[in-house]
Amino acid sequence: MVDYSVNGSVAVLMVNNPPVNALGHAVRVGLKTGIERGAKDSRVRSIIIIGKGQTFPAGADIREFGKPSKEPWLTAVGNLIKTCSKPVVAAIHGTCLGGGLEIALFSHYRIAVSSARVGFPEVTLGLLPGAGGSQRLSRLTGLPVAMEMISSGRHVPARKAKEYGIIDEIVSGDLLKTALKFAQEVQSRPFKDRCLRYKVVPNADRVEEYASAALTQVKKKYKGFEAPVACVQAVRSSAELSYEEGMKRERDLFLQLGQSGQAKAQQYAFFAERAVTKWQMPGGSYKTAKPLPVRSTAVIGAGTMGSGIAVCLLSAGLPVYLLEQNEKFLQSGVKLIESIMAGSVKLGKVSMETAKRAATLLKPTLSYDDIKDVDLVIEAVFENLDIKKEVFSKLDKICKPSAILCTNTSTIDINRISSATSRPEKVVGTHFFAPAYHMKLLENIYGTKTSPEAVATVMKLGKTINKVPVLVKSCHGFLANRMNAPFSSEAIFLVEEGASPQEVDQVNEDFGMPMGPFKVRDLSGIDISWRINREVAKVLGTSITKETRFLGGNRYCGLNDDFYDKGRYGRKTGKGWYLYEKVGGKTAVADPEAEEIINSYRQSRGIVKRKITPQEIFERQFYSAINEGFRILEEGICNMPEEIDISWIYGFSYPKYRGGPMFYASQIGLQRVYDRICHYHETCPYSIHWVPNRLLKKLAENNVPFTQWANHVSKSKM
Ligand SMILES: CC/C=C\CC(=O)SCCNC(=O)CCNC(=O)[C@H](O)C(C)(C)COP(=O)(O)OP(=O)(O)OC[C@H]1O[C@@H](n2cnc3c(N)ncnc32)[C@H](O)[C@@H]1OP(=O)(O)O
Repeated sequence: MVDYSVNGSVAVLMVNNPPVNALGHAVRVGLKTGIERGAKDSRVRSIIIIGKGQTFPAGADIREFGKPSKEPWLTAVGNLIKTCSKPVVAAIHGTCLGGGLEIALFSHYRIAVSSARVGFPEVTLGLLPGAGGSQRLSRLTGLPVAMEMISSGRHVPARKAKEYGIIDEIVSGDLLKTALKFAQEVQSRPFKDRCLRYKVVPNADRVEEYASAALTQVKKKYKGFEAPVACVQAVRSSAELSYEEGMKRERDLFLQLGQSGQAKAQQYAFFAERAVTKWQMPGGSYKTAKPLPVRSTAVIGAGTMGSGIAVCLLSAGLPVYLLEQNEKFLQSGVKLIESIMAGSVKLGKVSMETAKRAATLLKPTLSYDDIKDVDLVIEAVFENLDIKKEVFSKLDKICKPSAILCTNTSTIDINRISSATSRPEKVVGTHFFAPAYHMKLLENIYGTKTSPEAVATVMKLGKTINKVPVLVKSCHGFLANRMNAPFSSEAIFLVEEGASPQEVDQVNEDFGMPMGPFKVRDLSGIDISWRINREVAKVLGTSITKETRFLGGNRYCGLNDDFYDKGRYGRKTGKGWYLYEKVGGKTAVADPEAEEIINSYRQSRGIVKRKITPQEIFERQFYSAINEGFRILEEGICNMPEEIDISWIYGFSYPKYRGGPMFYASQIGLQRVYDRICHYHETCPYSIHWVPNRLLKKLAENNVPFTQWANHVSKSKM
């Protein structure tokens, strides 16, 4: 795991643990042995630590977390480096992260290639640097930078790291050769004072000021997360305590976080995010299917979604034809794209260069002829089957045979859309979440005839445009919206029965959702849900009236319709479930007029308002969604619970520190979840979503551990 060799007077410790040279037990043993050997080796006057393959160690081996830790610990290896009688040089390329950066900071010198990145991403795993990183980094960079770097987990590019004082030299050419030269040069220099432990923390007397600014920031930016606060506290201790006491403080905080549910959930989410890249479908998988090259694209429809999707493609450097049916709609889409880009530049999310390039890559057009040669088309027109079929029939006639034809439908079965073409194998769903340029989930959907090649292409596209792609099998509503349906229906039913929108939103926000369901409705537009309900009714061959209490055999609540009738569409009209400071305002306050609408709705239907507890609000929304999640698994719409959890984290901003609804269910205990679902099935009889799922029942009865749920998923689609 660590190869020892001697080149002239320099010992080279080459870490060899692909893919990311994680500092697992064997690597730690190898480093310890290597340093001890180098120290004793009479030929050797300096030592290099370097990574083989793509990177310097990118951190501790996360798979070892939660298992009994085996010596030597990282701190012990680091102390050996620090106290070595010969200078140690860390030669960095790739990603020098977490434990990797700890090793580098224990070393006496750090050189790096310009493409390298360094950072302490432990916070993203619910932890903090646990081998003294919080104590050493602040001695190098000062408190504000250390607090920001460690609490954000940001990867810092090598040049910036040099400015911060983390890297001594940026080098070019062959890293090992340059490192050998560097290591020879430092042999004649005194190096004991290079040990960071003896440095003083710059401006330590201003620690209170820095810590309070950092805490205010992290509490706002990472609301609900425990680790960022602990990161600031650990760095703070480097200025307030002696080195030894600071190390102990860091250790205590590390152990505290390590035992928290948040760390467990965040580490689960780390691996879940990687698991979903290993997609499978009938006839193919990530291993067997090759993506087609995507060098040019088109987006059909320049509305909010189409323009947002175009921004994603343009930001990744892809040329985009933006196609609309008339000049007015086209120009409004172009304006929207320009304003999104300008906003992103202002927020520092996109560089000025990227925005300028995007402007040259955008090709607005009214003609289908212009898109005949593009590699990939994304349709983003109105959510109506007839309109979509018309678009796909045109695309089928005009686009080159190899083109991949994608639809941004949020609910419609892909098979119904692809039936309008002569090439259903090229048709695939690419469902973006609003706002498309911001939300990271890309729900890719395959129909019965979609080819693995088409799927491979959109899975790769997702990565290219910096999204998290999750593959699901087509059905009405797919994964995310199918689970969201009971979640959001229950929110309205709860208000119908007696809760206020504020109470429901509060429960959701206390749990960690960034916005409650009524604030979300006001944001997305009450007129939109009104229209969607009418579309659903149309598909079911019925219509919605004031008397409608059931739709498709399911309970229906007309409260949304009453708000619509009063012209209260949400933020866009300055009032909806809440009142806003102005049309398009963002500050939601409770509105007596809204309360009046709700009260008269209840009265007109003879509903006697009852007090509803926060626990009931929580269970009715989340447990109904979880029940649907098991149905989705049972039907083989997705392959594993990780796909559901990642969809919620990146599609609905579900708090990552809770892992996702399925992981959360496993933590509560499936038997309890199942029992509560049975309870609501009895007490809320008119909603199909409360019929207790059989797979959930089976897993609960057999006490099947979370890691084995996937083995019980329907294999019918494989
Ligand atoms: C006392 C405690 C001391 C230290 C604490 C720590 O060091 S905590 C760990 C800190 N490090 C990290 O959090 C880095 C995590 N990894 C990454 O961010 C990315 O993997 C990385 C290094 C930027 C590379 O990204 P890339 O997109 O190239 O690869 P990918 O993420 O798909 O990873 C490839 C496979 O490697 C596995 N993996 C990555 N990092 C670790 C790790 N630290 N431990 C164990 N395994 C790791 C990852 O799961 C992938 O595996 P696969 O089976 O192929 O899905």
